[in-house]
Amino acid sequence: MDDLNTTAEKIRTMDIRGAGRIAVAASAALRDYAMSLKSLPLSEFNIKLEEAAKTLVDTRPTAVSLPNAVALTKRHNATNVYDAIDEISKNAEKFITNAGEALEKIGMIGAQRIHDGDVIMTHCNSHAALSIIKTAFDQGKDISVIATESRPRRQGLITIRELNDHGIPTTLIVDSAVRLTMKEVDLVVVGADSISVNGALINKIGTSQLAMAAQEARRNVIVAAETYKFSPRTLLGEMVEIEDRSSDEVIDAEILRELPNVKVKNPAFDVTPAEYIDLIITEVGAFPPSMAFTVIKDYLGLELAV
Ligand SMILES: O=P(O)(O)OC[C@H]1O[C@H](OP(=O)(O)O)[C@H](O)[C@@H]1O
Repeated sequence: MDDLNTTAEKIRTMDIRGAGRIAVAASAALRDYAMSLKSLPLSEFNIKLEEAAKTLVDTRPTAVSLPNAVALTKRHNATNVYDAIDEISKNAEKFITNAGEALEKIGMIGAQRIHDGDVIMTHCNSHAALSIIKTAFDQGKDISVIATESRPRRQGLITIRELNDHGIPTTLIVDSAVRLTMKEVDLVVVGADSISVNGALINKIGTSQLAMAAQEARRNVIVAAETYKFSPRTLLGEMVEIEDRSSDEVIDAEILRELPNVKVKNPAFDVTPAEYIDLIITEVGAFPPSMAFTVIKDYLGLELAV
C-alpha cells in the first residue's frame, strides 16, 4: 500500500489539492493498488480494497469529489480478482477521462455567461472556475480578473500565476478587500468542494463573503462544479463536514506558544446558502441551485447516497 499511502499523504498535506485533482489522484491510486493485489483471493481482495478506499477518503473530509471518486472507482460485480481489477481499471479510466472532459465542457458553457469588458472576481484556486475564465478569454473576450489571496494557504497566488501565464490581466487583492472592491466587479466565478441537496455551496473559506458582497452589490455569483461535486449523502440528512486545519497554517507555532490565552481556529471551508448563487455550471448544463437534487439523481445516481 506504499504508493497509495503516498498519494493519501499528498492529499492530506495538500501537495495534491483542489477538489477535482484530489478526486482524480484518488481514483488512479485506487486502480493501481487494486492491480497490485492480483494474487489474492477475491474475499481478501475486497477487504483490502475497502481499507484502501477508507485511507483515501479519510484524508480530507469536505470535498465530496473524493468519496464520490472512490465509490465510483471501487465498485465491481466480479466473481474473481482478474475481472474485479478489469472493472476497477475501466471505472478509473472513465472517471479520469470524464473529469478532464467535464472541465472543458464547464469552460464552454460558463463562458457564455461572460461578456466583453467583464471584470470577474474569483477566490482560491479552482480549475473549474479558471476553465470558464480562460475559455472566455480564448474566445477573444476582453476580460480581466480580480483574484483574492485566499489566506491562509494563499492559493490565490497559484491563480494569479496561471492567469498571468494565460495573458489575462489580473489584480491580486487581500481577502478583506473583497467588499470594497466588489463595485468594480461584474460577476463572481468560484469553484466548489461540495454542493448539498439544498443547493448550498461548500467552498474555500471566504467564499460566502464574496457571495454576500456580490448580492449586496447586485452582482451574479456563478459556481463552476463538475457533477461529481454534488453530495449524494446530503439526501440522507448528512451535513458536509467543514475541515479544521492546523493552526500552523495561520501563525507560527513558536509565537503561539508564547500566547497561552490565545487559540487559533482555522476552518478551511464555509457554506454559501443557495439564495446567494445564481447558477451552477456543470458539464451537463447550467442549473439553478434548486435543481441540486435532480443533478444528484440523474447524473450521480441515488445509490451513491448509501
Ligand atoms: O476542483 P477545483 O475546481 O480545482 O477546485 C475546487 C475547490 O477546491 C479547493 O479546495 P483546496 O484548495 O483543495 O482546499 C478550493 O476550495 C476550490 O474552490
